[in-house]
Amino acid sequence: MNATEAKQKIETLRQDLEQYSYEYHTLDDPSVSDYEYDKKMQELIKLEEEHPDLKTPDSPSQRVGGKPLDAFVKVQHDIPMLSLGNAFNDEELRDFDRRVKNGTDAEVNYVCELKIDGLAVSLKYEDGIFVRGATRGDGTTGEDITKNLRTIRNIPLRLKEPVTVEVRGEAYMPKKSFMVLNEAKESNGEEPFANPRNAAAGSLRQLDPKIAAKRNLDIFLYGIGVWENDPTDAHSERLEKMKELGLKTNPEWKKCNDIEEVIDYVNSWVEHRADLDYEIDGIVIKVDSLDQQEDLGFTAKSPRWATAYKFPAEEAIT
Ligand SMILES: NC(=O)c1cc2c(N)ncc(C(N)=O)c2s1
Repeated sequence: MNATEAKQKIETLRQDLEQYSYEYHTLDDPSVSDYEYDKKMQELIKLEEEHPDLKTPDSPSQRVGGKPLDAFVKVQHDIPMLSLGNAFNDEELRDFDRRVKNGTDAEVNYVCELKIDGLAVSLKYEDGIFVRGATRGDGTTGEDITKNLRTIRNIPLRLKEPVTVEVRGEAYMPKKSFMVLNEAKESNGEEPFANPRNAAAGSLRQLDPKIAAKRNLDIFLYGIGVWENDPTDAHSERLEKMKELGLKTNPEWKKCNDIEEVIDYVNSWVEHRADLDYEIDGIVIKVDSLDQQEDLGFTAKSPRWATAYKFPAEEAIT
């Protein structure tokens, strides 16, 4: 096989493997067996070894890479990753609604989303290629944990379109993985993690990506930082576009026409949160229109167009 044929074969194998991985991890609906997947991965790895100039960072073969880091590099977020104001009961949600309506004269629609109890991260894509992942840090300065985030199978190394965008989300550890990890830690006489959030944060702060790769972390993407030629006018459209790009968004989000509908959604999840296979610590409520978000702006540390309804702490997973 000459270099041109190898290049074409490598590209075909990569597209197949990316699609299989997306089906398996993000859609939970694999179209091929693990054997078929592994066979194609071995073929890709062999071809890349025979043609090292064709091995690029966005290849599915490059997920768990490199030797341990000595330390994490600090990174500046182009747009700060802010914290959210809180609401603890229905009346405080109505207060939030009143403040929003005072700040805009148009009809207000909200989007409600589950507040994932994990570690907030930023993923940067340039022309569709995953180039950098970082922790939220203090909101302005985070840590570059790209190598660890690359091991999360639900983070595509290449989007379905060559867009330049910075997306934000929550990396988390599913409840089942948390229990298995803690059982292993306890049987090794090690200190177990207190909760899945600490386990996710501890795993992503490992300097050796091979350790992070074994922790079965997952992610939901839910926001946008910088987006060149942003084609959307509403947060709900952004969630749909992110999904089209191959990014994993949480399926439980709901567009609500008024605050009473928001309150019904919140109360339904107070009841059903234990049924989820990941932990949530509340509900995030956002004004849907991006123009209205802009009208409302920010306080020193939080958006005026969003709030987080906080649940009481969940009883520890035993
Ligand atoms: N601090 C923040 O801005 C957010 C934090 C979180 C979180 N932990 N989970 C989900 C969302 C969401 N769907 O918007 C947000 S937004």
